[in-house]
Amino acid sequence: MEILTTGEMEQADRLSIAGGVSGFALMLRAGQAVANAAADLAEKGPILVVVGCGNNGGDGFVAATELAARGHEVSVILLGERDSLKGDAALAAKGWKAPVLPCDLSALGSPALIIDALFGAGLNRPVKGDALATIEAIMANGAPVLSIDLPSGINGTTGAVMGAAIRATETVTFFRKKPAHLLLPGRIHCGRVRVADIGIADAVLDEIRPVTFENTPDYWNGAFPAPHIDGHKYKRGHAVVVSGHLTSTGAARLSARGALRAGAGLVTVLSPDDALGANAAALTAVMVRRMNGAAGFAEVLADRRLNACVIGPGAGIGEETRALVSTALAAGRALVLDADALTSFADTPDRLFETVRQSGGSDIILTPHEGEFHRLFSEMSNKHPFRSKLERVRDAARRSGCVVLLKGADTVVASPDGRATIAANAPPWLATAGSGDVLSGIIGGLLAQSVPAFEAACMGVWMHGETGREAGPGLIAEDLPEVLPAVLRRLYDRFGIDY
Ligand SMILES: NC(=O)C1=CN([C@@H]2O[C@H](COP(=O)(O)OP(=O)(O)OC[C@H]3O[C@@H](n4cnc5c(N)ncnc54)[C@H](O)[C@@H]3O)[C@@H](O)[C@H]2O)[C@@H](O)CC1
Ligand SMILES: [K+]
Repeated sequence: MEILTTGEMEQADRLSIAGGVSGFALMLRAGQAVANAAADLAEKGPILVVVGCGNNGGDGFVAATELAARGHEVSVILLGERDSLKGDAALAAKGWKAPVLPCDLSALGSPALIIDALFGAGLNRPVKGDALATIEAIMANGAPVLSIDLPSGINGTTGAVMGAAIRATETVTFFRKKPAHLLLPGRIHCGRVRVADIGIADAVLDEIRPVTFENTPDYWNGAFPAPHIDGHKYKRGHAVVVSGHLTSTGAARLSARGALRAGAGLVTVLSPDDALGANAAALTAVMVRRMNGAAGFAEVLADRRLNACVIGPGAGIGEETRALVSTALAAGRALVLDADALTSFADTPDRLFETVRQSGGSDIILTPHEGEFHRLFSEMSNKHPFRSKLERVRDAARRSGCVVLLKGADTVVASPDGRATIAANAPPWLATAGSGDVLSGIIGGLLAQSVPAFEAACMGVWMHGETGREAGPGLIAEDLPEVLPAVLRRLYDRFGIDY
């Protein structure tokens, strides 16, 4: 599904209105959707609707009117002056025939549900004063909260908390999700997210041309590498994973196993001499081959069948790793650069980006966590608090000429062409030692099967998140490749792939 920034959502509203659906009709449907969600959350008991002066408040008035008509006990308090309501919001307020109570925070009572209609997409500055006190009072009340469009205080486009923000039980948004429903901390404040149809036609998207998507199978199913019934393993590619020296070989093996489980036809761990025995003793289906330094790597890559490389897990930081990266780039291979391969360029990120540019390669993926991202893209790191993760990663992709995947509970993948996805399926226990190594391997395995880099990165992130769910709490990285078949089985079923 597409994700719309608040600016794009405004455009969707405008295009709908231009197409003949009035703004008030949209507001009526929005308010009704909120009333439906409220009735699910509070079958009985008083409902308190806290409204602000914009159209978010207008949605709140419609919901209040609708809920009262259905027999619920509803009261409305307004933060601001009734006279300041304008346009559709003023019209919506007219429908509410009972009194509008002043915003007395000491008298919120014990409602069964609070509907938060203070601010939505129009929040444009940090909350202070009365607004801040109202958000704090709602939170202190302890009743479940249903937020309209966005939890008040959350910036819809960045997901940032603007001073203070509601923590909702559920959020009802309209037409499409906004970045804040998926990016942290916004996602945590939203609770469950419900997307309501308010009569905006999907056709408006042809004009808006969104470039941000939720990372789900529906987004990348067209690129999913289902094996052909008449295929054989050599048609499913050959991924190579570069091993570190004797004391750090496990990461490459984890990665290699991820690549094999993800469906690469063949996977080889390329091992320096000192680690050959350790790797050979620990590998079975994954092959092992001697490879020493950049010259040795170039010899290995003379075989064009070895079509995808993973460099970084346990590789070691320094010139040796930098030379291996340059070799893979010069050889024009689809490439995942992770962990030490990224940190090796911490002092000279431009050297990496320049080598990428010279290689002309388009299937190159960088998979940093926030620390590694900072080392390569210091001007785009999260030390700059006003930039969203989405925009930071998008800028990094443009800057590097690579697909950039910034890990986290809200992993963002961005392509140099501007497309980006946000994932929301990773469980917290996925953040464990070696988990990232498996991710790089899964992506390498998909690249080996000729999945384009952006889709491979998105697919890998989603599969990794699902394997985390499948394995459950207590998982260790070794579990991830082992439960991938169950995740793939479900994907096959979902896509109707049958043999
Ligand atoms: N036709 C449309 O545009 C539709 C809009 N809808 C609703 O309208 C909302 C957007 O409405 P608006 O653009 O009127 O914006 P909001 O209602 O989100 O808020 C705007 C108001 O809040 C004030 N404000 C912003 N930041 C503040 C702060 N930090 N402290 C105090 N006051 C602050 C603004 O000055 C303005 O008065 C959406 O979130 C959605 O709920 C829906 O009714 C669907 C249709
Ligand atoms: K709200």
